Amino acid sequence: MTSIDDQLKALRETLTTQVPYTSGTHAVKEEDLILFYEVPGEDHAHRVDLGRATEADLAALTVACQKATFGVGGKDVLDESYRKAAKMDANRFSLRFDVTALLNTITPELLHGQHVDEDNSKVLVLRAEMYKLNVYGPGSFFKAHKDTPRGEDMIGSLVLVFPTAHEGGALSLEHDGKKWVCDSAAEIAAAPQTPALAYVAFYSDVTHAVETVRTGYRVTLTYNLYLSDRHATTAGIQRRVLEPEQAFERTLRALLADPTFLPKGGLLAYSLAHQYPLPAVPDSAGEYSKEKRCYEPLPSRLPRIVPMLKGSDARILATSERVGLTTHLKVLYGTDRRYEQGYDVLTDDVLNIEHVYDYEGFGREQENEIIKMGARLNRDKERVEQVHKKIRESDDYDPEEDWEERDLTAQGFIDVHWVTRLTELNQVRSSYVAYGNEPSLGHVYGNAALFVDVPAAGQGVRA
Ligand SMILES: O=C(O)CCC(=O)C(=O)O
Ligand SMILES: [Fe+2]
Repeated sequence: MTSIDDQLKALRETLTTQVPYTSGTHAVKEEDLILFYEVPGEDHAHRVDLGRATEADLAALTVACQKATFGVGGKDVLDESYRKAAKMDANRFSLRFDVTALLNTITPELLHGQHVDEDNSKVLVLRAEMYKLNVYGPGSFFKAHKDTPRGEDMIGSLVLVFPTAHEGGALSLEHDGKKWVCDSAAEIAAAPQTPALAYVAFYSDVTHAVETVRTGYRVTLTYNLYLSDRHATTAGIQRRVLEPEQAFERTLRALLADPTFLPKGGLLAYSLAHQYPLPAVPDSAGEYSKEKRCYEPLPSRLPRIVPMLKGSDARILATSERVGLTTHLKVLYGTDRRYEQGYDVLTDDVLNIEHVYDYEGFGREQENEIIKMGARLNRDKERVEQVHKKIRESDDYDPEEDWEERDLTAQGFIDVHWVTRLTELNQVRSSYVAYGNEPSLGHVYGNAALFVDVPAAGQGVRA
């Protein structure tokens, strides 16, 4: 019997052991295993079903291949004492198998959770580029090597092993003085569903080798794995800008050209059309700074939502930026309308106002606190942006509610045109304790929305 201490130590050790690869089996459809390939000098494709291939089929495939080389000091070298195998370049064969589901499985393993941020939004993705088909007949092997990185962002390799009958040919991996062996033939034989492929994905710095195939043929497909960000666009893809988006851009440009539109500058505001995982209220108002005797705000978390914008929300952003305007995702807090001075405040994050004490009942105290917090959160700005809402263009415009008579811009307020009406889809709630006659719990609501800076007529892009 091992002691509890020993077992706790064992638990601890398993947590700190890093394994530089991930492997398993992948059930596939029968048609996923059908390989079409070129034979030099012929103008029609050959077909082999790798789920049922005979030795003769695989010998014929081998004949269509070339001898496999390997990279030494930037050159491809043929040396059958180091690598004895046949290969076919990816431009000479085709296969229905789709690697997407497998990539989704190996991504969290290889990226150790760095592929998503705290909001569970994707930030990094693995991209797989099909590289080569390899055929290892009897007596074939590939001695220990590391794969040559093809490009700066290449982080590893993925090897698929097809269910062709063979013995031997295990893939051994070595990293940091530790060794592992993946016997794909045995794994395929033990797979819970058939047909199935075996896969092994490993980092580029892992030394690996294919042991000698004793009988049969071991057929593999290799992929290079690249790290890319979710928004990386592929060279050569030209998205066609559809009519509604073109009309949006034309109208936006026409507005900017009109000197009577927001003459002193201001904001165009859009409610978000989709719901997003907005950050919850921060645990604290920030770090308390003894020197400054106030809370230093935590870094704003709203910018993390920006890459997640979709549909028309993403289009507003893209088009506004294409036109040369700056965009912001902000939380809008409306202060109490019962006050003459009622106005709205924009902040870069969800407010934490739990420490607000309100002795007068709901109203003034929160209003002041929102303005103070907003000012602290909007570090890039001297003052908090106080917004005078004009709802002229939204369909529920109510002239009674409009405070246009007062020239709030002159008081340092910013003019806003709401293009789409604010909804509660992206509303956040901050709670606070209100100490009146009886302590009670109050709430302040904010709404995330998109704001686009419009410079004054004749300035910036409007010059
Ligand atoms: O076919 C295999 O199992 C691995 C092949 C390999 O290591 C390579 O092509 O670099
Ligand atoms: Fe390799």
